[in-house]
Amino acid sequence: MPVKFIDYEVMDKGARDDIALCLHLCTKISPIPAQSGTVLDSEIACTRELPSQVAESAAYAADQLNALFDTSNFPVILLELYYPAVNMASPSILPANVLLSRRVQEMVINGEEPESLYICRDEKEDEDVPSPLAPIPIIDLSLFSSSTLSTKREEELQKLKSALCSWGCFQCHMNTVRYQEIRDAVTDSANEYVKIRQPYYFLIKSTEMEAIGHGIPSSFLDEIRQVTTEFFEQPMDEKKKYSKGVEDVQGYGGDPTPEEGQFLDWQDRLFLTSYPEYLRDTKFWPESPKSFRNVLEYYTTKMRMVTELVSKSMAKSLQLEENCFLNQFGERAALQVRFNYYPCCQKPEIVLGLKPHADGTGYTIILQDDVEGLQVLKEEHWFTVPTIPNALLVLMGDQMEIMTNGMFKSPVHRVVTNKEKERTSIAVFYTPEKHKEIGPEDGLVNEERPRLFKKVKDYDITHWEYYQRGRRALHTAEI
Ligand SMILES: O=C(O)CCC(=O)C(=O)O
Ligand SMILES: [Fe+2]
Repeated sequence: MPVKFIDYEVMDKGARDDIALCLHLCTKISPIPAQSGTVLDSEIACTRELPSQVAESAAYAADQLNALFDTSNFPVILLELYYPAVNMASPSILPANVLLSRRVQEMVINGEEPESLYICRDEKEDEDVPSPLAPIPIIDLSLFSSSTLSTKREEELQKLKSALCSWGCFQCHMNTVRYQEIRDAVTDSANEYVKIRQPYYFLIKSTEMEAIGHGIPSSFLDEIRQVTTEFFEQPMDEKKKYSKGVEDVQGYGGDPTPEEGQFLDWQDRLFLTSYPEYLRDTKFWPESPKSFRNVLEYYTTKMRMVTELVSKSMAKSLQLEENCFLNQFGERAALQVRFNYYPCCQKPEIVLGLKPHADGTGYTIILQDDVEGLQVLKEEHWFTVPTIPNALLVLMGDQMEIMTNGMFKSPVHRVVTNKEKERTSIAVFYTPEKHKEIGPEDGLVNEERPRLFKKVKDYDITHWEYYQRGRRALHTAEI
């Protein structure tokens, strides 16, 4: 079969754009850097190093190209034509679903500049004032145990309530001194020592230990951060074993395509439902790094303990019966884990890691690494959430704002990008059980504070529809 070379460089801009458009009409294209002179034809492509989807796209593009050139005697497309078309086409040509079929990490490795759809504001509008650190209260959850002096406990509950009424979030940490004491005691026994060194096999039984802070050993938090970093550091081929379709939610990739006019986030993520177990789709659970699954399994157990402690403490801080929120969430309330990876970005002033949004959850528990990036909006100003080693950030979602009749705020937040440092975070979304109705607690409705919200169910679905349009959904629950 004769091979015809289309010289990309000598074509005029109009023809180049048309070709780029044809190529990108194939939604599954995942551009691959070409070696100069490489020929892509459907036969060679399939049997050599190129994935079949590129060959299919090429065949499809060949059909489209017939409209522009007489391609009948060359069913061969040069990759040289294909790849520069991706890079040099005017940015507006690349639709969101094509960009979302590629990983941001790949773009960074290829040295590509963010396409226009990643640009959230004009360079001229640049916010040049750095965001101050948010003085978000740090709560010691261990103080809520019954063994704590009641005045100390009350003080801490007040601090919790005021944090959630103003910031809509708080950080909780581990009381390291007390943990260290227990650790020293436990490590006396060789057996226990082994368990401590392999924390994900170590289910904490001692009530004393459970009562400490958020109850998760710092060595284990390091471990889950480590497997997250290791996952994203792996070669693309390994990660792509867990790829999601562009429009799917679970798996490795980007968020599903937002509505037209919305910009895209400079991040890749792995999204997994981890509880209830029957909703898990384990084909997306990485087998590499080797400990990933065990670590996530253990983290899920710990998150269940944290949600129980936090839900009860929040109820007590509002003088409500301690199980009231847990009952609203239901036995089968979901835990979904989103491992976020924000690569470095050469245009941090105009590209965001995650667009401004409020969460549609009950609440979200976030473990940051040591790179700042998360910001919360308060009184129209952005504040940076400090990174505190071994602290978890508990951030209210819209459904807690509904259940507390507007007392606890579901804050708008976003993630900014960074030129020099990549960032990872692990966000656990805690959401009421499917089809379960939730609404304002009766104890929080009175003459002074009339009912603000109706009862709703599956609010997270409405939330997502609005999120995709860049809007909040909370007003849909208002009376
Ligand atoms: O990366 C973060 O710190 C926040 C992530 C977040 O807001 C989300 O996943 O909804
Ligand atoms: Fe969020």
